[in-house]
Amino acid sequence: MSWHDEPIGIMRNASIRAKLSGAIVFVMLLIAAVSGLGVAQIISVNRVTTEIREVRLPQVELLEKLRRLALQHNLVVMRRLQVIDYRNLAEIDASLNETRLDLNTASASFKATISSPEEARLFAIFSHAWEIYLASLDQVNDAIDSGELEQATEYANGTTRLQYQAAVNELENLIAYAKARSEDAAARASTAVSRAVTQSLIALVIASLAALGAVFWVQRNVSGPLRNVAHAMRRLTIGDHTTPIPEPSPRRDEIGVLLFALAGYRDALIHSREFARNAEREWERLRAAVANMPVGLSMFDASDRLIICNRIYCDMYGLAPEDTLRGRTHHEIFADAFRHGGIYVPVAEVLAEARSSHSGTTHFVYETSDDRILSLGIQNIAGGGWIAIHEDITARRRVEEKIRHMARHDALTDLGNRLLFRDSLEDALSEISDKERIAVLCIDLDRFKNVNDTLGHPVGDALLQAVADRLRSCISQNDIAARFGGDEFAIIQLGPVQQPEAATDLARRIVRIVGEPYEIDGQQIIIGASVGIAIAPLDGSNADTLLKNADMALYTAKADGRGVYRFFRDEMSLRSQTRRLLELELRRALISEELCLHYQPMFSMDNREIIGFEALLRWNHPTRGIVAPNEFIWLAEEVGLIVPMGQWVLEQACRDAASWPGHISIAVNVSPVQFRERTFADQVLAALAASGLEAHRLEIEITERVLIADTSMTLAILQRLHEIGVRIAMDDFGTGYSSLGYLRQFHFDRIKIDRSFVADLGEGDQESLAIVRAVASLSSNLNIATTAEGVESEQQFERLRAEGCDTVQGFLLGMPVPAEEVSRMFAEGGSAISAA
Ligand SMILES: Nc1nc2c(ncn2[C@@H]2O[C@@H]3COP(=O)(O)O[C@H]4[C@@H](O)[C@H](n5cnc6c(=O)[nH]c(N)nc65)O[C@@H]4COP(=O)(O)O[C@H]3[C@H]2O)c(=O)[nH]1
Repeated sequence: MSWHDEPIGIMRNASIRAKLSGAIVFVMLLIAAVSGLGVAQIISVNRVTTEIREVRLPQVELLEKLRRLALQHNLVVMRRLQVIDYRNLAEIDASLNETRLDLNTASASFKATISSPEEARLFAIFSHAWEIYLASLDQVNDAIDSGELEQATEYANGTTRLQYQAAVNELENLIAYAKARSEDAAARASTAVSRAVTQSLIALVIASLAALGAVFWVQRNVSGPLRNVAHAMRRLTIGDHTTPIPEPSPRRDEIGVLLFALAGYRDALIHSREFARNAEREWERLRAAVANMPVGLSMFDASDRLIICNRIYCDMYGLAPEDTLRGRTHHEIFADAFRHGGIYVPVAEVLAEARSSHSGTTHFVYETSDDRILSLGIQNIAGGGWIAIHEDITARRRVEEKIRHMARHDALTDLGNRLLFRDSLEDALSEISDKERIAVLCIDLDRFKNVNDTLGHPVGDALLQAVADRLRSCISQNDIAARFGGDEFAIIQLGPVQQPEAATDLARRIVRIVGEPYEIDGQQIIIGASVGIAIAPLDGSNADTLLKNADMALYTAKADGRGVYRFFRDEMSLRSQTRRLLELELRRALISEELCLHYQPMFSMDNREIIGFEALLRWNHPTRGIVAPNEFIWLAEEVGLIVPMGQWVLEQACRDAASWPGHISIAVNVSPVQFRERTFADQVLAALAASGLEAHRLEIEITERVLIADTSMTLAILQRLHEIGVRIAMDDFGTGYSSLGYLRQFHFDRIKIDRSFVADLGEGDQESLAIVRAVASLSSNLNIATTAEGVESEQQFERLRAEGCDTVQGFLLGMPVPAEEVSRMFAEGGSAISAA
């Protein structure tokens, strides 16, 4: 604000009270001024009229009197001149003296009223002229007294008259002056009156204007804004918060404060409306959330009266809509429901506990009379009230129980699993006395793998369940049976029993009962059981050692011909160590190139010419010499080494075959474990590409085990290989349960009749002959080549030829030989080498 704005600013900032007070004071001052002016005018007029009344008029009157007396005096003087009778003279003189005295008195009176020098001067002139006249009159009197009447008359008519006239003239001057002064006073009085009237009118007009201004100002600055405020207030209160409110910022007075407050009120109103709307929205959301909650929910206020609840809550306790009206207490709700046959809900108890608990939360699980498990959680709300979450956890509890059970039980057989077994064993071990003994029996099924592989998993599963039932029937109530997975079972035989006799009995029972035939899916299945036994505390004082030792005993039992039981002996751990050593050696063999391939030729039945070779893996052991694949392939499969090993075989065989004549094929054995690799087909492609071997010269030999593992993926891989041009042969045909079935699933290029049938041919076994004949005929019909394996004699050869086999393989025509030998043969004999 600049210096000249300051008063305006102060005015603007002044309160209405101050402004109104100012206006009233101003009007009062105006009225006082008008009144003062009037009084002053009245005083002025009064002064002038007083002057006229008390000074001017008396003066004029006195002067008139003086003139009259002077005239009278002159007349008396004149009459004295004419008096003849001396007797009348005294009377005239007396009159003359009286007139003279009156004159003196009037003069003195007039003199007393003189108020200006001019008056004094004129009066002095008159007095002087009158003195002169009186002096000349004395001459007249002297002449009269001396009887010189003529002289006296002359004097009187001459000088004295002149003197008299001069004095009277002066008096007239004085009278004229006095009158002029009177008129002047009268004029002044008149002026004062008219000025007073004018000023009064002006003051009146100003006062009226001021009053009007004040009224206008009040109207504009107070009443108007107040009316606007009242209007805005009315609009706001009926909900129209868009009503405009004058900007309060320029005003600092009460109206400004009021407008400011009103704007604040409107903002607060908008805010509170918004708040109310939000609250309503929140409430709707809360209702929706509560309604859609997967659990029962009820919310009560500080007086335990219901605010909100959902349908699950009502359904859970069978509450009718009228039971859950807003405002009902939980006591009313549940007491009514309970009376009408509902269940008892311990809300009061849980609530009391929640209120006394430090956290304000309580959770309670209870079982209802209708066999449900309900969970009731109560949470106090800050500021009063509480929320109750009601959940029917029956299903969850059952699932939890099931999960707990499943965590410690085998899903297929419902026997305990390894975890339960181990814990139970630890518990039992921790409790046995010095004299007590505990037997741990590890059981493995003989030939189960074969059943599973050939008859399929469903049959295998059914068989395992049947075995589990039989095991249950073998043990006593105290004993614990478990399945560790696959066909591995175990039993804890607890006291009080005599060991090792009780374990021996149990093992014998198991071998006998498990070995009895099974009837599953219309098929009779015969398996056996091998049992390994360890006795605590002699063979171990903890679960792990006991299990390990029982397992070693089992391994021995299986190695000893299956269907037997063996107790653990110390030397068994040595055998187990040997297995571990073999694994280590095999790993090393792969890295240090101890593996090599021998190739066994396959011959055409017609002309005994080599049509191809089968690659057979050999381990050139540093100390043991050449080791046959049957001694290590199973371990390589168990520990997964077969994958890199098989890949090496594939690559090496392709490499070697690529150097052979173009019509010579190469057959490579592939383990089911290799088919678990989705990339197997890519590995084959890579081997072909790396070696340059044409795809049709490669033949992949698989057994039924490959197809059993995962038929869909396996078939896809086989299909892809087929598409590439690779030939697929089914090895060991006839040894499994479903060899024929697989012929339907995939079109094999070759069937290799297992050498067990060929061997029996020589013995004249009619069954084997029939099988060979059937396979040969089937292959011929399906346009599949047949190779008979393990042909050792001419007799077998001839019989196979008679049955229509295409190709043969066996020691009769060619042993497996190293690659160099094959190369040498080709180098010597060209592409058509005859064996033998
Ligand atoms: N008694 C007798 N035996 C004969 C005769 N002719 C051939 N054999 C033998 O029969 C086996 C034929 O191979 P297979 O049936 O595929 O049986 C193979 C095959 O299943 C597996 N195998 C060999 N090499 C590999 C390989 O590289 N990978 C995989 N996964 N398995 C292989 O090991 C098995 C045994 O192989 P080998 O010990 O080399 O034994 C070979 C061979 O030496 C005969 O006239 N009389």
